Amino acid sequence: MAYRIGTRGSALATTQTQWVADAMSDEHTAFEQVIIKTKGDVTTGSLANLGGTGVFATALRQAVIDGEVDMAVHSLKDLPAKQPAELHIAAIPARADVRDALCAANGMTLETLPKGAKIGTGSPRRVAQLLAYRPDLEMIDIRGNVQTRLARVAGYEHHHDNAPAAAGSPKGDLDAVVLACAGIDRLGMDWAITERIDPDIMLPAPGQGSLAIEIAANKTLDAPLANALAAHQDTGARLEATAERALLATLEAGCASPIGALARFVNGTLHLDAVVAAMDGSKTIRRQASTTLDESAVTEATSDAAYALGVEVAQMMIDDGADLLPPGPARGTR
Ligand SMILES: NCc1[nH]cc(CCC(=O)O)c1CC(=O)O
Repeated sequence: MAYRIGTRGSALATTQTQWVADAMSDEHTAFEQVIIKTKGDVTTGSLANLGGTGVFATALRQAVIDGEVDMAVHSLKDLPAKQPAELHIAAIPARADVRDALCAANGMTLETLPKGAKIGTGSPRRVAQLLAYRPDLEMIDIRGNVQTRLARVAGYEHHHDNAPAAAGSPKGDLDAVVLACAGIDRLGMDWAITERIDPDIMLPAPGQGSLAIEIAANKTLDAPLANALAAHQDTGARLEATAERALLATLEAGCASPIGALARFVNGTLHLDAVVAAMDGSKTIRRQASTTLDESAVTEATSDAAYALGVEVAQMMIDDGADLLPPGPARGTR
């Protein structure tokens, strides 16, 4: 029996999906990846013009709904907070490093970057939190896959042994770029990271570092598939994702500013830390709360408690004026 796993075609997406396919395959059951071309992959314009959130996932999700593939692997943070009725997140495997990565020239860190250093990122969340910490930095809006972005860092070409940067995009013109640690680590390019940014300075995007295995909601799972999915469900990652996405869903309803959120499930306690920030870094609203769960499993009770924690922290932030902060650009790159 062979199951088909849909994936985007980027190096990161195929690396992630192959990891899932290899992990789920055994001597009786094979999982193979099928690359689905998405609008986000074929368009070079600014993501904001494509309708923002979810653009990377749309074609892939359609392939799942149409039964062209049995499931899809996504980066969880690329999925909109509101889950479509046709699709179900069947499993969230163990989470990678949740932090953002500073990838700077000459081994520089947030402490040692010179005044006015040029930092590339396309993420309003990263811009806002970096400016809150270092208002002197010059933020440059950049696009493209992980390799293309890393190629913007001065001196990068001396290390570069992976896929070449996209033709025509500038190279070596920035002091640093900020990316997710998870993606760089999965690509085996961790040498490019000069600082794993402490979440006290920068909270990641909701879901960052987690993969989501999505299936059609009406699909009847046969036993080998149900077993493989259950075996790759990580309790902590699932509860953390539930809290972070509940916060995102609650805030998105009324607040257009960049959002960071990080939940951690440790010894039966789920802790959620979140921020909403003005794009220029002039104001941040940051709140946290915890809840003790009765058991360390993904059950209706623990899922509901995780969701309630996300709503609670979001409500605290709205009470503090999160909805009054000036809006950032349309959210698309988190
Ligand atoms: N928006 C693109 C995207 N989606 C997931 C990741 C990284 C992997 C992850 O966070 O799981 C990235 C690149 C980045 O932000 O550096």
